[in-house]
Amino acid sequence: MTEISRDNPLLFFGCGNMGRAMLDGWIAAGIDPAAFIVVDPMAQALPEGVRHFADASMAGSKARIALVAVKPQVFPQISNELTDIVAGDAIVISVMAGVRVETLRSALPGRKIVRLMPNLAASLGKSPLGLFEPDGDAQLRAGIEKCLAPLGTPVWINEEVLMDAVTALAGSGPAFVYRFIDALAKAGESLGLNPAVSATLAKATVDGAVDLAIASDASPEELARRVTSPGGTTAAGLEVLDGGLQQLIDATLKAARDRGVDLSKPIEQ
Ligand SMILES: NC(=O)C1=CN([C@@H]2O[C@H](COP(=O)(O)OP(=O)(O)OC[C@H]3O[C@@H](n4cnc5c(N)ncnc54)[C@H](OP(=O)(O)O)[C@@H]3O)[C@@H](O)[C@H]2O)C=CC1
Ligand SMILES: O=C(O)[C@@H]1CCC=N1
Repeated sequence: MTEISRDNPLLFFGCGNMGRAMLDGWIAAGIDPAAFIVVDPMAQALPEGVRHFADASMAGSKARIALVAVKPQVFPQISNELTDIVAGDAIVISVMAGVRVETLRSALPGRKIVRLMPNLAASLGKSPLGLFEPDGDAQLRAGIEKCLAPLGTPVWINEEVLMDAVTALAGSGPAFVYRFIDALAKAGESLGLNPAVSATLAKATVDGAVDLAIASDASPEELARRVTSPGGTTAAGLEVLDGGLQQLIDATLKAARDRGVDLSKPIEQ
């Protein structure tokens, strides 16, 4: 059921920023565009061959595998539409932040529910893929991993409550990194660099540093040590950064995690 094809298409319910990143990742990996059906009133300029319906009632046959990628706040209003277009024994993958398996199960009785927390790098096949399914179903897990393989790296999470932490770190994380890149660029500007030059240097620095961190056996801490000459420029900078960065990131992830917890309680949104 997890082998998507023209005859067993994956239904996207919602295809905005996140859904589209996944669709692009799959298609870039060579999956037939006809293996996807998109239900979304807004989705535009979809890749040729993807079947698109503005409304669930137009989608026709019931999907055996579906990906729910609407906003969590919208889910209570769309769950009836969704129930109507997924088969009774379908696999339903939800990327919605906060929305619990229990909520999904009560809206979609009988379906196999998998929660996934990806990020926008799915379009490049470089997304972390935080996964949770409640039954420890080895066959389902293997099928899901195979299906998602073109999008990034799967990591199964054993306790659902930790999906909110995964969301904060891996789902929201790219936005935090982009802020860091911007902060580097703005700080370079404030030291007199031309804005375009500073932005280019900031992106290239982060790009190279990340590639090195991934390629190297050394930890990020050790790599930072190798950059730092005793009594040199990096040591002077780290003295400032280390005075507040960890606290700031702790508070950032906690705020994002707590919002995920809020989103799991629809009535209190
Ligand atoms: N953006 C990200 O980086 C990440 C997002 N997520 C999760 O992905 C989900 C989607 O987020 P994101 O892509 O950013 O949001 P978007 O608003 O970009 O996408 C949601 C899409 O769903 C559409 N939609 C709304 N109602 C319906 C309906 N009844 N039937 C079909 N489609 C509908 C929206 O259309 P319209 O605009 O008309 O409402 C929109 O195109 C969220 O639950 C979020 O938590 C998870 C990880 C990362
Ligand atoms: O901001 C959000 O709520 C979603 C979930 C993770 C990234 N974007």
